[in-house]
Amino acid sequence: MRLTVLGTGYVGLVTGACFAEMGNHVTCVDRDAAKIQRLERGEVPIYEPGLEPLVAANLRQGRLRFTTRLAEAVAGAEVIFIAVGTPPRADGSADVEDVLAAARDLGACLDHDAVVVVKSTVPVGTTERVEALITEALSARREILTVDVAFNPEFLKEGDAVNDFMRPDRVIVGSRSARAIALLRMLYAPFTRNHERLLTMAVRDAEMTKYAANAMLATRISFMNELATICERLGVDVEQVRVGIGSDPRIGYSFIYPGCGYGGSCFPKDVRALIRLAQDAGVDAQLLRAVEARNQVQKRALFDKLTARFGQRLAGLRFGLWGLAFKPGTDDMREAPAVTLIAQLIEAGATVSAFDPAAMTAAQATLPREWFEAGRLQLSNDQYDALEDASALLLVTEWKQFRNPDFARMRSAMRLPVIFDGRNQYDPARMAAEGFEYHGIGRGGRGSVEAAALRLRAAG
Ligand SMILES: NC(=O)c1ccc[n+]([C@@H]2O[C@H](COP(=O)([O-])OP(=O)(O)OC[C@H]3O[C@@H](n4cnc5c(N)ncnc54)[C@H](O)[C@@H]3O)[C@@H](O)[C@H]2O)c1
Ligand SMILES: O=c1ccn([C@@H]2O[C@H](COP(=O)(O)OP(=O)(O)O[C@H]3O[C@H](CO)[C@@H](O)[C@H](O)[C@H]3O)[C@@H](O)[C@H]2O)c(=O)[nH]1
Repeated sequence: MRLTVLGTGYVGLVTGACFAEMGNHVTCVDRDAAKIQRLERGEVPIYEPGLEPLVAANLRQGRLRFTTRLAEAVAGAEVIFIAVGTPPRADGSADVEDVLAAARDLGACLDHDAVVVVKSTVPVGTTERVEALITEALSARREILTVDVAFNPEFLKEGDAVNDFMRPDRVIVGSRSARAIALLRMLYAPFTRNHERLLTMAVRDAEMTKYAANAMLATRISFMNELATICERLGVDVEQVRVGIGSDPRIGYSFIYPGCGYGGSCFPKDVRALIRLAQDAGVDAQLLRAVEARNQVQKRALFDKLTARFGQRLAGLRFGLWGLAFKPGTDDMREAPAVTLIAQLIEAGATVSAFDPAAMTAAQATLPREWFEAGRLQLSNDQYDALEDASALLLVTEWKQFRNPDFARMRSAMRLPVIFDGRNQYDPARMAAEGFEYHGIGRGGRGSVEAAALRLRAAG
């Protein structure tokens, strides 16, 4: 099939490369000329495991092309995906201007029948606006074409995007056009071969499904983070509770890891957009507001623990920080808990030495220049160098290489052997045995530490 994808961000590029891999001819179009130039050379501007080889191979084999010219990109395309950004506005609502502009541009240049598919995450009602704008633009040009519209949300996770796209749990298509549904069913068939995982529904239902999925996952995380705080006060280890409840198949183990808050370009933005959407419909989304508020508190949890430990005497102290990206497997720092923590530490007069396996360039480019110029934030090329003279290690993102580090090397580099573990990566008893003072999230009470020490001894 001939396809066009508008937008070459995480979603557009993964969509384009994965469809090309299945034998389709895909043209990706973006208004960012510098990005397109790099992509034409086979360079992927984002850190996403497995994406660069996929793009390079499909470019080489002539199934994937990049351009900045929309008219050229849509020529002959049967299905056109809109995968442009929908960033948050100051009031929390999703800014759909790029989606609407894409619809207008399509209406201005389409000269053949096509199916237009909105893949960006958009508030309920947006796809109807897209359809109206295309129809308006076509009729202004007196073009009589059949352009069917669908909404097809994307559920990929950054860091695992190619795998998520190639092996989707489900594909959702919202449309009232039988032709659009039939074409998308054909297009997605190679990805859903073993199980019929394509669900069709009304456009508005599909738009809400995307927000509902992210809001549900964010709710699970905020629930666990709140529980962690309660556990801490009651001398309970939330990690035992997590395993205990996760073993109930009705609950399951996914997305119940407590930590120092969720970040990224989706959960924070989409929860706020849903709150706003509800408000505009006259509903006070109390639960979602609490999910968001708990996350704000949680992003400050490590700093609160630091002040509880060091008092107000953080000025002049140096801290080693592991993990800048909002999660492992990406260099994306949007709404990353590490940024909130660094800002708080700098504000308190401390110095931070940070290391991340992938996000160093992104950190250099996106964090305030004055933090670097004033010597308050340094980026270390090595995870152990970041701990030189540190009064504590702050573990913010759980990259695999942090899971079982060389504790002796850490101890000898640090001024004080203290660990603040924002992702509960370490066993408190092992940390005690290694000579570290350990502060996790919700690892309350000596009881659980002693129990863990007993388990460790029993295990020899
Ligand atoms: N990032 C994710 O993991 C993820 C996952 C699922 C859904 N989503 C949703 O998908 C959408 C895209 O997200 P993203 O992270 O890929 O965005 P992004 O910001 O990384 O990329 C968007 C791209 O669209 C381009 N663009 C904007 N307007 C354009 C236009 N009119 N014509 C051509 N190009 C245009 C921009 O230059 C940019 O390169 C958002 O709605 C997001 O909420 C994102
Ligand atoms: O148990 C958990 C799981 C995740 N997180 C945090 O939650 C955030 C988001 O993580 P994740 O969902 O893995 O990454 P995203 O790439 O943001 O993916 C989410 O957002 C995308 C954009 O909408 C959706 O497509 C995906 O399905 C959805 O998982 C990160 O900060 C994680 O550290 C936790 O704190 N605890």
